[in-house]
Amino acid sequence: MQLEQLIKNRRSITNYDTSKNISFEEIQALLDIAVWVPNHKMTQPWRFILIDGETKKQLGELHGKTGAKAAATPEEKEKKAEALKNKITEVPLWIAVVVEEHPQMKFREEDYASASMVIQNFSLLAWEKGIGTIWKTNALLENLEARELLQIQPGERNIALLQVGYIGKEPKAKRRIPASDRITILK
Ligand SMILES: Cc1cc2nc3c(=O)[nH]c(=O)nc-3n(C[C@H](O)[C@H](O)[C@H](O)COP(=O)(O)O)c2cc1C
Repeated sequence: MQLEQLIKNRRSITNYDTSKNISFEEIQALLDIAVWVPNHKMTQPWRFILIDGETKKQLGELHGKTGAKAAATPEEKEKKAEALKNKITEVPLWIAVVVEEHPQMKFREEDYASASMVIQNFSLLAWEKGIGTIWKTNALLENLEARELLQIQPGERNIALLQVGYIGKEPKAKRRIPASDRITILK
């Protein structure tokens, strides 16, 4: 696919074709390419946690337990917890993108910017292979039990929970404001 088409066609995907299995090896190969981003001081502060199987199930249960806390009745609580759990377990693969938190803000921001580029690279590379992604920033990012389950260390920040799976249904593209409407030329 031409780069322009790839960039424009990529959508955030939440509907997956589960008849095909995601291979860890393929994901690892895509991530190996995705990390070729600009990176000030070459800090390369990221790591990637691939979440499947029993860990995904436990993450789902945690999502259910925490998200359903405020339900009015025990029945509602159970129903909500089950729905929230399924939101996690029905995704073929999750990737937590974890970035070391530099004590200085300048470096933290630079590292976050570079890691975001890695995520975009990965999303485009995956799209080319028929694999969809969506970047999720839900409550699990900062949940202490989730951090423990995912073995995220003190001083590390989970910046993204990426859902990954073969593309099922593609949503319609949301309109982009042309950059040309937002360009100021100063001569
Ligand atoms: C930093 C970041 C965080 C996001 N967090 C969420 C999220 O928590 N939930 C969600 O549904 N989408 C999330 N998205 C995806 C956006 O909603 C999506 O990219 C946007 O609607 C445009 O759709 P498209 O990616 O299909 O073009 C996030 C995207 C970014 C870049």
